[in-house]
Amino acid sequence: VAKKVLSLVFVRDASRILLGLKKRGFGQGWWNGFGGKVEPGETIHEGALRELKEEAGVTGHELQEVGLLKFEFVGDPVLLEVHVFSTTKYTGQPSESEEMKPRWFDVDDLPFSQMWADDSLWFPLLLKGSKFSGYFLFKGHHEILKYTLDEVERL
Ligand SMILES: CN1CCN(c2cc(NC3CC3)nc(N)n2)CC1
Repeated sequence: VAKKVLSLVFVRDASRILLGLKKRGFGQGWWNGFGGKVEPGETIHEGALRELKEEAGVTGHELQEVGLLKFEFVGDPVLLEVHVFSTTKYTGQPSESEEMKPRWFDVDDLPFSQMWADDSLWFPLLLKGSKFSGYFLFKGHHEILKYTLDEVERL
């Protein structure tokens, strides 16, 4: 089973969270944090900062790693390992990129029907500041066959 290491960054500002509408590729048409593949020669943290800057035009500061999510798809040998980061400190104005159209959402009014199906399961842990670790087995892009999700002391 091959493993792809990916980053996913959320920027918080009081009761709001910055999401981006994916304009192409994997997850197109859905809202998500910012992130992507971690390139050879960069740490996961560096990759997270790079993707945030490329996709949303903001520079993150003091990113905390808050989650580790592993995903498999029935019939697909690739395991996705998504490292979730959160920060309240950033510079720059969110701006649209080729990949993402950023928008602030109130944390009480999230577009879960237009987000990956796993998000509604772990977002409550993200929003309350817990550290979490989960595994999700998907069938296609909409159906979760099984999952585990735990709050953890340390990642
Ligand atoms: C660049 N990456 C792609 C993967 N990704 C995912 C994946 C995901 N579920 C997995 C079934 C696909 N759920 C969220 N929220 N993000 C983060 C961004």
